Amino acid sequence: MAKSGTFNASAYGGAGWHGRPDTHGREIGTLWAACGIDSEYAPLRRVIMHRPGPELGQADPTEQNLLEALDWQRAAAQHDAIVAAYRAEGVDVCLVDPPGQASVNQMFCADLFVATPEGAILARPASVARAGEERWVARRLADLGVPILATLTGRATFEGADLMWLDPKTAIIGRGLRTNSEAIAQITPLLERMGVQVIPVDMPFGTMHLMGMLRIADADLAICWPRRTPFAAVTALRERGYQVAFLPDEDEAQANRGMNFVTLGPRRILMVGGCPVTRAFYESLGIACAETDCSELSKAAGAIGCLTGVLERARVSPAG
Ligand SMILES: NC(=O)NCCC[C@H](N)C(=O)O
Repeated sequence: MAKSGTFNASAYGGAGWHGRPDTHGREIGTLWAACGIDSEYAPLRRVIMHRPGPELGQADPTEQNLLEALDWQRAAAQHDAIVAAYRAEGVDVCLVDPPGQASVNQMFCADLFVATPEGAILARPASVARAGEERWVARRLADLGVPILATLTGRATFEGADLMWLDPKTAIIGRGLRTNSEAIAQITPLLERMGVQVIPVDMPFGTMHLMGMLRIADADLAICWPRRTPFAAVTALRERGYQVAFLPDEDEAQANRGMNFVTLGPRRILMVGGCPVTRAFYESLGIACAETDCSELSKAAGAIGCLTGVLERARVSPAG
């Protein structure tokens, strides 16, 4: 028989009611899937990628923001090799598979979200060509059980490759062609609520992402591009104890995207082939380099770093 009164029923706070005890941060890995990053160098655990297909073959390079036309089968084979390299390292690769034919640049998953210690912030890509790619990443994140902390609104544009973690309490975000002030205004309070300070830096006209001018290989080692990396970024790195190493050969890095690497763990990277000077430079800094050919994929104006949406790394700081 149903009780006549509700007072003291558990649904109204009576006996049997148990309030949720944990913070959101501590529910990551229990209620939510294990995910998130608080550094750019701790051991890589999980990534999101999209295997390119025939969508690349029919693309108009100018309309789709590519450097030149691609041979999609060659590009797909190079992508398979990157995925295999991650899997051989024990990294879990989760593939995004949009319904129907994918958008041409869907494969550049690093641009479509950014991982925080408490879940993902969805990108709002800046170009017409890429608008909406974030929907398929959102769907995959939801399937995986990764919390989506924000979808940017209004006129905000943001691409994940513009945000990086200098340490667990500091994120740096590049303002330029892809990420605007409105996006920074929306992201900043979100990160501040996690106790993270946001350092906005302005990027030069004619550049694409912060990723193209700053890569972090270890807790105390950053690779930067001479005269391209913002002054405020180099200062912030040095203030936090980083050695800032500037690329020795800009032509090689420009032609073959030698800086577009992914850090697998402290001083261990996966980089593109065809950059012997850059690789020797990295090795002189104590970085162990694995290589994979990205020559076809690079024609789309990105390489390994851009293709890899980093979803989880080992944590430097305990969950809050
Ligand atoms: N993070 C990256 O550097 N992404 C490369 C994106 C290339 C793509 N064709 C674009 O213009 O958005």
